[in-house]
Amino acid sequence: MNEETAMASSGNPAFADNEIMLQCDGLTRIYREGPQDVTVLDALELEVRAGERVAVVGSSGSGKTTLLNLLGGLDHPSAGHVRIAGQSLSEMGEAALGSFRNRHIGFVYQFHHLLAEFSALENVAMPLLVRGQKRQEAQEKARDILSKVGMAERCEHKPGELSGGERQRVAIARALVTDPSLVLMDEPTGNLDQTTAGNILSLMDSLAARSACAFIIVTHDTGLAAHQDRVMRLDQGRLSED
Ligand SMILES: Nc1ncnc2c1ncn2[C@@H]1O[C@H](COP(=O)(O)OP(=O)(O)OP(=O)(O)O)[C@@H](O)[C@H]1O
Repeated sequence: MNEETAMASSGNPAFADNEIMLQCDGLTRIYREGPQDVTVLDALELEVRAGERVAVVGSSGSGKTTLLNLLGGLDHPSAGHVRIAGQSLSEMGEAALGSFRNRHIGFVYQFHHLLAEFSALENVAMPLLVRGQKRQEAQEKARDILSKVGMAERCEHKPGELSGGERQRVAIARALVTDPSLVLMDEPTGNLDQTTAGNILSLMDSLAARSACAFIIVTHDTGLAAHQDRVMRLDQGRLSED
């Protein structure tokens, strides 16, 4: 696909359940920076269907972050392909990739910081404004999703005025507000107490049920992993059913 087509396509196309939303073929990542090559992902294969939620577990250093970065188009594979909603990331230039990310992918990463000068509401509305939605519409949608993650009373607070768990909930709201095709999460319930984590799980349940969104969730939380449709273990550069 060329860049124009990628830019023109709208988010979360009408994917029927069971269609493949994410596909990795022979996905390989070799780090060549040090004195010797390190093969972190070795011809990894993965298929995730629309509406499916997959937990990825694995020991420290097994390559979970590397995998998430490749799936989100934040890093490029040494070999192989990532396809999301039928579109191959490796065929896109940087501009098309940026637009594709905004339309199709929601990120909940530890390093994906909220913007400090903006309120929770403005942070969540931002991805909608970037894609050209009107301010009032964007803010209404942001307010709605913030209330679903239990943050209705904190909309006007800036990130510095929120607890770690509250910031994490705002980050989750920001990832979900665009109705993405794929949500990538890195330890999404890491800072949250059990009740709040439970609310987030319910929110993910309802989103997955009413949309074709697929989730990849990297976690050490066995409860969170067990709640997903499948648990995959990353070991020796490959994924297998846990
Ligand atoms: N830029 C890099 N250059 C060289 N090696 C790297 C680079 N980034 C990661 N690695 C190596 O790749 C391997 C996988 O790292 P990665 O961060 O993906 O693991 P992880 O499973 O996310 O670990 P953790 O659970 O500890 O966060 C590690 O051995 C790491 O040292």
